[in-house]
Amino acid sequence: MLAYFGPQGTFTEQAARAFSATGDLAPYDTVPATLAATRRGETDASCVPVENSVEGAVPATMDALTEGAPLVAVAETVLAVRFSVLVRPGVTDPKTVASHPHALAQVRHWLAANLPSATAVATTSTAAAARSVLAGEFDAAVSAPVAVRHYPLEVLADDVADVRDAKTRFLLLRRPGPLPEPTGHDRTSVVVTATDKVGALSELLAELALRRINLTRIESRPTKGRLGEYRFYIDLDGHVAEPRVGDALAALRRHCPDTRFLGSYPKAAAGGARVDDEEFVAAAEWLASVREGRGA
Ligand SMILES: O=C(O)C(=O)Cc1ccccc1
Repeated sequence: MLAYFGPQGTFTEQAARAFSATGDLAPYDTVPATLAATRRGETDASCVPVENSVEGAVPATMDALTEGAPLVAVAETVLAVRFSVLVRPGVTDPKTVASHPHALAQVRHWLAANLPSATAVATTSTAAAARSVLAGEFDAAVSAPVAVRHYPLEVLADDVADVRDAKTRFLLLRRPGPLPEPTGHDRTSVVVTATDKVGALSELLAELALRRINLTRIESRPTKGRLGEYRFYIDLDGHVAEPRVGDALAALRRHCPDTRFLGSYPKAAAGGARVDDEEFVAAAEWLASVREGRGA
């Protein structure tokens, strides 16, 4: 059973279908509730959104990944997101438009130009907005086009995004267990807390640069402890099973004892320069032979 950030008709449900061979899916209303179901063993895995090409990180996911028992990503998928405005049959001049904050942010200009007198209201998800419209709480929802299959609403407008070709990346997370095999086109995700001292972040990043590891993303979130104390969410090219990446993660862990490993998994789209790992593998073998007394 795969938990997803629902209810039915969310973008995340579409992403979850890409991960599930059986279609055995269970919706949960929030990202923390989705992950909690997998943590307590009610579901085998969770599908949640992690970032969008226009709006950036999904803070609820970042926080939920570090608060609570560890989960690790075993796969990712990227979906193109298109938005429709849905209304109850007959409604032509909505006064309230509801959606997930990420969706509202991506249709802001369209709303200002086309529904200038409508007030935007945030809901937990795009499909929750559709459900509230059906219940008469709001007049319109900005939802995934598939939402009309689940909720008897009408399409007032299609393809309303301000930026064409927006993409959202989703992760499939499980309780810690055997890691996916390296494919040569993998991504590793890790969370570190930099101490409050000169050069702390640059020391961490230097560990990656020294090993010619490509950083694909870095985001910060407050630890919610002291003001000015942050967690850094780092994505990098490579798999922890590769000596180069393993070495770098061990170095990050030396700098930061509460480093959390968030997984090594195949990248949705093969991209970025492929780094030649040969020297690192050869060096690791050399070290092993020295340690085992086989000389060098
Ligand atoms: O609310 C949804 O449908 C989600 O899956 C979250 C989301 C919202 C906006 C863009 C991409 C994903």
